[in-house]
Amino acid sequence: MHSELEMYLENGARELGIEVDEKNLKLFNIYYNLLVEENKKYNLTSIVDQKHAAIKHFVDSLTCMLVYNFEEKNVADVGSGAGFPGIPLKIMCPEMNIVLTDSVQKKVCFMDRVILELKLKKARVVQFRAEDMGRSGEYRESFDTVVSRAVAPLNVLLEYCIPLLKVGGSFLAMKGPAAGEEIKQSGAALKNTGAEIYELKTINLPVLGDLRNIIIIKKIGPTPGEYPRRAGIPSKKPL
Ligand SMILES: C[S@@+](CC[C@H](N)C(=O)[O-])C[C@H]1O[C@@H](n2cnc3c(N)ncnc32)[C@H](O)[C@@H]1O
Repeated sequence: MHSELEMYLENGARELGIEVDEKNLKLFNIYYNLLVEENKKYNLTSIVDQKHAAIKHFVDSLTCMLVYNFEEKNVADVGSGAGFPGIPLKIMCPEMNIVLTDSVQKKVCFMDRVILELKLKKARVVQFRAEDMGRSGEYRESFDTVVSRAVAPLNVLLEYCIPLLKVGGSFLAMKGPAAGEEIKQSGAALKNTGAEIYELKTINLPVLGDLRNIIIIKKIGPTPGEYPRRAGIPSKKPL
């Protein structure tokens, strides 16, 4: 017998053309139970009922698979929080290498636990302010792909994420209905970080119908050394 979570996840993903097999349904179940348990200690997410967690967290994360092939890629999830979209993508694309990152220690500890319990290989969690990560020798211009959901307005997010990408890499910014407006505000941030908009993909979430946008951005040249600016500056004074 499938739980409500499994039912919404399996059917919701299928509506998008993504098949979640039995083995992966089990992994999502373990992840969900860890999320609910952790949420009793502090507010990790406001979405914990099975239907909404399945659609708004798991299926929503998987929408990135509609626009990008993650297998074998080096991926970073910036501001991953409780692991979205990175952990669902990792469950479904086991051959990718992923670095999940957040600035908050208890979120980093939670993601570490999820990776351990789900026995996910080629996945690691690091605690960083995105601005500091983008300046570190180890991570700057080292990823094929960066993903990020619900972290900052696009003009700020570009300064967080583009420095992490190799030239030619792709940034997938998961946004709500205001994506078009955010793009209009981001001309300077795109130009200064060496990026351009490649495509805007609009998706309706299965079951709930909520509108989502994935902005696909390409890095077309190296990011000048002055970006990202010091931690806190990009959000205070967006480009
Ligand atoms: C609203 S939560 C979204 C979490 C997750 N991406 C999701 O969609 O459920 C925003 C997350 O971004 C992290 N964050 C915000 N600014 C950041 C920064 N400058 N560097 C790293 N993480 C940041 C926060 O700690 C928080 O976990």
